[in-house]
Amino acid sequence: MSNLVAVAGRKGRGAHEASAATIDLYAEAPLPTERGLFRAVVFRERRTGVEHVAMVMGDVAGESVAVRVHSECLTSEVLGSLKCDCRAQLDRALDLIAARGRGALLYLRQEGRGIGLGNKIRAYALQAQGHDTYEANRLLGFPDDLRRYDVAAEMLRLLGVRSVELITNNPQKLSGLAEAGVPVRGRIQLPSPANPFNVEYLRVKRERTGHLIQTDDDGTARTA
Ligand SMILES: Nc1nc2c(ncn2[C@@H]2O[C@H](COP(=O)(O)OP(=O)(O)OP(=O)(O)O)[C@@H](O)[C@H]2O)c(=O)[nH]1
Ligand SMILES: [Zn+2]
Repeated sequence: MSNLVAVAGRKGRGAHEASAATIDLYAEAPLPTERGLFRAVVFRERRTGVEHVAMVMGDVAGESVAVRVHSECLTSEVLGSLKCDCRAQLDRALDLIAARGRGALLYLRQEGRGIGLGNKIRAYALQAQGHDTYEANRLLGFPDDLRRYDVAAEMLRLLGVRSVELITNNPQKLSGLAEAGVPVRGRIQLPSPANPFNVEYLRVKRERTGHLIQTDDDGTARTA
């Protein structure tokens, strides 16, 4: 039995010891990547069958682990869309974990902040008519953000992670994860590269939801 599965066997800590499991550790394997050797660990939601994957490097069963909780964005990460900053954030987070030699990226299948791919494209259609990213969600009958962080918290517990340094600019992720029972020891800033197609999206994130995106003097997101 591998270390990870052994760790999974001792899940359940503190306030969450009694909470019923909603995901299972389904499969894991070494995954050589352009950044070095990771382990891909797949978790499956019991109720829906949705699969999430953790990309793990080094020994993460411990404290102050660099963790990225990343939401799927097919349009940016696979298709090269310039309307958001997701692929750059995914790349930079994996770079950072590889540079440290220890950490985990949780790739959560909650496309479009939880509304799904088709609805995100419907939202993009409304954005093409002049609505911002959050107005478009509301016109479709969705809240700004449908994401929950309890699955991420459960994945971290199953991996043996006891506390995290969270790689994010999103204050709601910091509080969401803490509320789900994960001790957050710190935050690691991510660059949000601006381009002509996402500059408005980045501005709205900063102003509406308080994203901690670093800006240049003229107010645009830093391209570092
Ligand atoms: N509904 C909707 N979802 C979007 C839109 N643009 C990007 N997304 C989704 O938003 C998610 C990324 O969320 P963001 O709010 O950009 O960033 P974040 O991950 O919460 O914050 P960071 O941790 O700082 O990156 C992905 O699931 C994208 O598919 C949009 O215009 N509408
Ligand atoms: Zn995106």
